[in-house]
Amino acid sequence: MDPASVIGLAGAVAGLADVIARTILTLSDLRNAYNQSDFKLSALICQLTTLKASLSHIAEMVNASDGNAPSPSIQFCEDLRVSMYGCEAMVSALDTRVAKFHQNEANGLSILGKIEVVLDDSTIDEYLSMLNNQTNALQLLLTTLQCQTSLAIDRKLQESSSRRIIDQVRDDTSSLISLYDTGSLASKKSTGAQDVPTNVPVSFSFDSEIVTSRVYQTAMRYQLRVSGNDDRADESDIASSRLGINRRFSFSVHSEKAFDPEDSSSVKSDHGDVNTNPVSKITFYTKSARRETAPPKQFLPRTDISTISKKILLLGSSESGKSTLIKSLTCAFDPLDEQARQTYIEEIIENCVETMRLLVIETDMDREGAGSILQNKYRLLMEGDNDERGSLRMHEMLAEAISSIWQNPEMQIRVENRRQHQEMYYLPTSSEYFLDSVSRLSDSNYLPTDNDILRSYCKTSGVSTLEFSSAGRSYSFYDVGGARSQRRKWIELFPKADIFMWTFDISCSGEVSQDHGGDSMEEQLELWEFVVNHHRIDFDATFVVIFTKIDKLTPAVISRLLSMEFFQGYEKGRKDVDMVLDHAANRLSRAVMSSRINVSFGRASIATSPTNMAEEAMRTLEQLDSI
Ligand SMILES: Nc1nc2c(ncn2[C@@H]2O[C@H](COP(=O)(O)OP(=O)(O)OP(=O)(O)O)[C@@H](O)[C@H]2O)c(=O)[nH]1
Ligand SMILES: [Mg+2]
Repeated sequence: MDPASVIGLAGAVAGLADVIARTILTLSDLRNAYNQSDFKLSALICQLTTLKASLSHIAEMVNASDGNAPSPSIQFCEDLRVSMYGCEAMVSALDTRVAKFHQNEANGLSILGKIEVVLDDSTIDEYLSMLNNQTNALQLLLTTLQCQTSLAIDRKLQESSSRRIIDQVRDDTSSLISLYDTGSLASKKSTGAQDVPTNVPVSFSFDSEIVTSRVYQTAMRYQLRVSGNDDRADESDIASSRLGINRRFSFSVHSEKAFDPEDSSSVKSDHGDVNTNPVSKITFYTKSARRETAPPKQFLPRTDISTISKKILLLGSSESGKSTLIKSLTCAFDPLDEQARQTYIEEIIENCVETMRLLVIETDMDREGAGSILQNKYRLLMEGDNDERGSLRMHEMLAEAISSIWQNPEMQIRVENRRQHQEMYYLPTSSEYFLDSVSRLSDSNYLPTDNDILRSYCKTSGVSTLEFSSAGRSYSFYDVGGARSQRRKWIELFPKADIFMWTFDISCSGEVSQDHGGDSMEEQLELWEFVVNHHRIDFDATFVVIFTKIDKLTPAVISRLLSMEFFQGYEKGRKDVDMVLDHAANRLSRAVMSSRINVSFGRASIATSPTNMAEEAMRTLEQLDSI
């Protein structure tokens, strides 16, 4: 293991063990003073003791590992990081709560009263469940440390049951931070006083509403196998990635920003630099992660925009095309220069390599093809250094390995099977596009094309903004993340938007949701119903739905779509794309209960041209009466 991680781990475990010991002591005192044996309090103490033992065990094993022990993989380190951060967050939160017992000593509450105030039954239940999940994660990591090789460690961690355990911890941490003990954790975890601005809506009253919604309750968690880990992200980015925001295909993260269009500082991009092309009269607030290399440009004074700007909030499920629309608008109004294109290289290469990795894991090609000439290539791909995979240029040997695996006839058969039958595993939308382009991507002079940029996927966290003027009107597009953890912010933003633009992926029926493991289309429909009928949208609202990924509406995909309940009553023989979209539009409109909500529809495909999505979105917008 990387020495820095070991030192950090040892320190973290020691600190945590102290806090846990203190918490156990206070709880034990309370239990004794309570004079009755309170079962839940005892259970809490017991769980904390187990967690403390697991932590010590992990620290011992890592510290004691001699030179012959397998070096834990990137995956192990990442999972350990997630787990440790989760432990720290949870223990800090619990400690803060328990400390209130002492604070309340003067207010005359009985012991029982204090327990009820500080740790009511349901809170104890939540902590018990989180402690249990944390202990499971640490036990899993301990088990993997018994493995003989780092490949075996990786395999164990990549099993879906392992992913479920780590993801659960990540989720708990994310919920804990945003829902429960935000104040205490923000101050404890903050990497600097400035990284949590006071106007950032870290915790919202609606969170529990979302979390308990049908979408989440019915959805099954999908087991992601690899987590993103961008050490180059700035401190606030690291804070967000620690919350579980930075996952597979989340190669860059944005710090959280309040959605407050009245406040110019809050709508600027994370680093605050903006570029403007005076010729096209378009003002862009560029994305944070790529901005280091882009020169700062001049921009229109904020007042020019704010007085007349229409605020458009982009909504839709993850990977439905929200950020792609932003990129398409960029292509249409302010084409990227060479320097800006270069900033996408790393993300694109990472998309390609991680896709191949995912495919090998999901198809079990490496396990079943033991002894084949591809074994070395699998090893190179799966065990390769993370720096190598994410580096600015794709290593020649890695490119060759990816090409060979991709072109292997058995792999092609399995991919074709998935295409035809939608085997239940997640693959990013542009997998095939990038895998078909490996030789081009690995060229030493590679410069991403518009298509490459539009095809790459980087999960959005936080809010990024694009402002521009077109045909005498000004627009501010707000791009928020559609992943489960990101949706918590939406409702808070509802009242601020003039128009809701919903990117609706029409091609995703039968696809596995990256977030939940359920059917992406089902999830998307439930999300639509939930949002358009949300009580916070109690004003005259305009929704513009853009059906995305029209190019993926192959006959097989249409058949799958027509077999859904959503298409009940629709004549199955009518496979014409226009008719299918009309029906879908009709059904989506009918799901809206309120007569105060107006819905318009458009459609787009990046396969038509990089600017098609922008043109279609703008055309649909300009047709609205309210514009
Ligand atoms: N084939 C095809 N792919 C598309 C089309 N539109 C978007 N995509 C792809 O779908 C993926 C969508 O990615 P994003 O636009 O980043 O998704 P998002 O909605 O912003 O997702 P989150 O940030 O997670 O909420 C990308 O890989 C795009 O290239 C389309 O019309 N056709
Ligand atoms: Mg996005």
